[in-house]
Amino acid sequence: MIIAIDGPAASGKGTVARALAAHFGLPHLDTGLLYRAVGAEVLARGLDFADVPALARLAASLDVSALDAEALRTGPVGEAASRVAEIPEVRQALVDLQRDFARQPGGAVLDGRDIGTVIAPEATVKIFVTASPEARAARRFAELSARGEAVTPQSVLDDILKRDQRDSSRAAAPLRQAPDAVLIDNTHLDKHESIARALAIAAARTGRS
Ligand SMILES: Nc1ncnc2c1ncn2[C@@H]1O[C@H](COP(=O)(O)OP(=O)(O)O)[C@@H](O)[C@H]1O
Ligand SMILES: Nc1ccn([C@@H]2O[C@H](COP(=O)(O)OP(=O)(O)O)[C@@H](O)[C@H]2O)c(=O)n1
Repeated sequence: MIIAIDGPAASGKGTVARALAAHFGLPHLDTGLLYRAVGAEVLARGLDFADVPALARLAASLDVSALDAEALRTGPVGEAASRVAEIPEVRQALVDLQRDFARQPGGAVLDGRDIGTVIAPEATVKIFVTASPEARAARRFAELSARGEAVTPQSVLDDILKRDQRDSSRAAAPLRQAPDAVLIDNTHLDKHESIARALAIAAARTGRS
């Protein structure tokens, strides 16, 4: 059973994906971390975002077992991730490992932008998680400021709007709700309500509760 969770920045995809994975006893892959890892390396090595062959090589040589989620969840790395994610050669280098993860025996939960549309269009359960930009920015502001990042509510909102715009308008695997995905708008839902909604959708699609 493949469960695909997509949605814009800081919508609560990871929260829903982790809860579904724990509930059904499935492995979970946060695919945003793959793009974040490539983006972080571009920043660390001072590479040019226009150097497509170098960025594609980085993506192809990514060591997925060594991803440091904590270090990758910063504002600048999110921005760099969305810039490398526009490059078709970078996306292509990351496709096989995501598909292999999705198709492992027993199934898996993946969250990202293109899971239900490109990586696993055959997924049994597809959920598109969203919330208003203001709600998402408030949650991300709380997260980043608690980690000591020098951000303001306005700077986080500006960054999220810019990243959403780039992710939705790119030619390669843009952020889009799959036609057969169920929408959860959690602007006015707390985490528990959002997870309960996702569990109900998964139960209806799979017959498993
Ligand atoms: N429904 C919700 N209501 C309030 N806060 C939420 C909700 N869902 C997630 N959060 C919080 O918002 C932040 C972003 O959630 P996360 O699941 O990491 O989003 P994403 O994976 O889409 O970036 C986290 O701090 C998380 O605890
Ligand atoms: N499947 C995916 C996952 C992430 N991404 C890119 O990676 C960036 C970071 O993704 P993320 O899921 O970690 O970002 P947040 O929603 O957690 O802020 C996004 O802005 C996208 O540009 C993508 O293109 N495709």
